[in-house]
Amino acid sequence: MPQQGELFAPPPPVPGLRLVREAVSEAEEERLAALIDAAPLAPFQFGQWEGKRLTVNYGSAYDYQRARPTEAPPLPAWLADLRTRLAPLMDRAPEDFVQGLLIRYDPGAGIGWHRDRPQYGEVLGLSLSAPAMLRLRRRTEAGFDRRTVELPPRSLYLLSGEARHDWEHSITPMEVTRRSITLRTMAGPAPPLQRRGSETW
Ligand SMILES: O=C(O)CCC(=O)C(=O)O
Ligand SMILES: [Fe+2]
Repeated sequence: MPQQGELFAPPPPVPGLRLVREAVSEAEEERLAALIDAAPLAPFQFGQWEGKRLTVNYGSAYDYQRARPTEAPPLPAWLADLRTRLAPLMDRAPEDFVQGLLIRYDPGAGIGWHRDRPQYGEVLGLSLSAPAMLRLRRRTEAGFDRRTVELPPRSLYLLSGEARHDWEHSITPMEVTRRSITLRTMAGPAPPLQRRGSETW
């Protein structure tokens, strides 16, 4: 059974960040790991720079040369099916999550500080195979506000509101292989500024 909120017994470390533990069973985790490994993974490419993590995009991919999202193969049936089970755990509508990203982080791979591209909206992440440290930071006048959240294997996280828009995130380089499945909505029109971060958790 998914368990919600335990780690973040209120308030969450960053408004808009939610975590559901045991979002999938161990058997499902094994099945998803095999599906990720069987997907056409390729080293993440940023211009000339090649990242250590292996990725594949569905539904939409980001074209860094043109600085805009571009088409990608449709979500495979297993991923569309997973989306219908995961999105409701965060009270979200599955069909809004039109982008799928599979990642395998082999030892030494992580992801550096970034905010997801503004063309994308909310971010759902399923963390598999090994515990990971999700770090968050936000620039303040005095320096950086920082938080670190442990993502247990099989946990699902949501980046929305302030956590999505005002904070950067990164994953510490892994010592053992971790896999993740990220689902994203496309951004709607920019919300009025005063509504930012006013979501309820
Ligand atoms: O692996 C993860 O859970 C995070 C991936 C991520 O932040 C991204 O691809 O934008
Ligand atoms: Fe990200």
